[in-house]
Amino acid sequence: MEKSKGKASNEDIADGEVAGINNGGSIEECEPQSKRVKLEADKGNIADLTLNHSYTTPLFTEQLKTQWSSRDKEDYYDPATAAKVYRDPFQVCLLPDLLQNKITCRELVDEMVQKVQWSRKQMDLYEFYQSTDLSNMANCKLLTSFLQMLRRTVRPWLQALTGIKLDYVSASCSMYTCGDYLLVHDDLLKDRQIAFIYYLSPWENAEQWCEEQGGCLELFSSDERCFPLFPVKQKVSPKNNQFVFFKVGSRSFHQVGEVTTFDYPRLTINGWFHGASNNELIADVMRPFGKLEFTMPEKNTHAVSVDEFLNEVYLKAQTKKSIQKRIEDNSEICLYEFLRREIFEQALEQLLHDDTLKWRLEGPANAHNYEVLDISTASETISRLIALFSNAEMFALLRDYTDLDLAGPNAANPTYNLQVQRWTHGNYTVLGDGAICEENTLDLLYYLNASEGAAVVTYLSPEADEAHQKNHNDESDDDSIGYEMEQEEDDSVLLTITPVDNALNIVYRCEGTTKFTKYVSRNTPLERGPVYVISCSYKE
Ligand SMILES: O=C(O)CCC(=O)C(=O)O
Ligand SMILES: [Fe+2]
Repeated sequence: MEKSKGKASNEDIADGEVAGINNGGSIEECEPQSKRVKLEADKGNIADLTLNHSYTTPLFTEQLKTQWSSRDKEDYYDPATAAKVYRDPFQVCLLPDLLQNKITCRELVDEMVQKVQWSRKQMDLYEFYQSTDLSNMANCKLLTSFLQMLRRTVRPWLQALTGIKLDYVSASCSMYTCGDYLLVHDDLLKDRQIAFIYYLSPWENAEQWCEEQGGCLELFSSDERCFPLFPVKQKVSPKNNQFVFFKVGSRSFHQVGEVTTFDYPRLTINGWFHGASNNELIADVMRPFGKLEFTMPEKNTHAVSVDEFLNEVYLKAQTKKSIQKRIEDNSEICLYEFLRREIFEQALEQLLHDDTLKWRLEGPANAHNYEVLDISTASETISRLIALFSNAEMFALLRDYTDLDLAGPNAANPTYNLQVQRWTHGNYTVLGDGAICEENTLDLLYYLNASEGAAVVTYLSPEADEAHQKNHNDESDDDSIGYEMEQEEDDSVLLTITPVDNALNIVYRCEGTTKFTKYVSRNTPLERGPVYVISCSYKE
């Protein structure tokens, strides 16, 4: 595959920390906490960013502080304010009615709609709209003042509450429309100490979202190696004027569930309170994702032959030559109607209706979420198809297609990996160690019951992953990330596979290339059932 320039990040979703450092210095520390931020809004009204008085009383602060540091396993609920602290799977604090004056929520949303410049964020991990950092929004007076309020009032308050030193704030606006999501992640990057989300939904009868509308903040527990576990443990629905925060750590796994309503966008002002570096924590929880296991080809004992299964056109010497030329030039090819029609139809029938096939969910949730066939339960056409793709004869055919040493006297130790995958709504894989190929690899992707938008595989250049790693580990601040990512995302995409029934996609990928299968949104039509993929990789 051609290398293209570019990089991408699936981690640093929004960091305007440079601006935050510059503006969040000592002057603000000296300002009285009780200062009320008021300003002239465009309409000539006075916008009021005063915090709910109940939250700033010494009594409440003391109570919440006790609860925050308590080892109590029970959730905490304060009837006076309706504030909550969830303990499980990790501690999260919910403060409803953050601003004293709810009119301000409408004004904030007006400004978001009228003045904020949104950019579409699309990668393995997410799809939503994001603004630049609030510190960079000179024309958005109210949002700028909101940031000031976070810096001057909330930061010292949170610092006192949690006992964590908080130096500065970074924040941006996010908008999730129907079908948008942010998959499992921990926020653990650089010096993020406390993550916060302020929810805005000031519309009549929509102030509190119900679960059917999607868009919940969803929390995961984790195993002893700090891998997140299915299923979701706790959900927080969007609620107008609610402020939510949690301590960022090696177990703070969360996601934004897909928004399923077309009625309203999910709007938030969200970001982090920054302090000490997380480097030690990050080093402690290096979590390499499992790698695929490769095995030797099966000997020709299963009485499956390519002659019997394949569309005969793909066995002709002339076709093989053209395929080889195309792969040499483009590193990929799609062979339509690859198997004989009746074989394809029998296989599909069995995949859809054979209850003896056993499927298991592939985790961990921060790496992938899709089902894999337990190959020992395969029978009839499916087991013969598996045999076909694992067979020495297939290795020889692929040698003819690619000129790779997968068979013949020069083939030292050819190996393969095979998975039969089942894809439905909510399934995905994300970039990570397991997805990077360490050696040149030949990938085959064969689709059954294909449907537009489901099980779409994207291949990315090695630079994409380097950038990903960099953003994970590098201490240096890079405030350009928020603005340039769009371009970088596009540049790093080498190839996107469009699923087509009975089509075999062959992709030769170089060392370092990485890939992911895009999240299948609920908007993807799957009336005919899930999409099946026979996914194989071969190495010389
Ligand atoms: O919007 C939310 O509820 C969470 C957002 C989030 O996790 C993030 O932006 O990192
Ligand atoms: Fe997050």
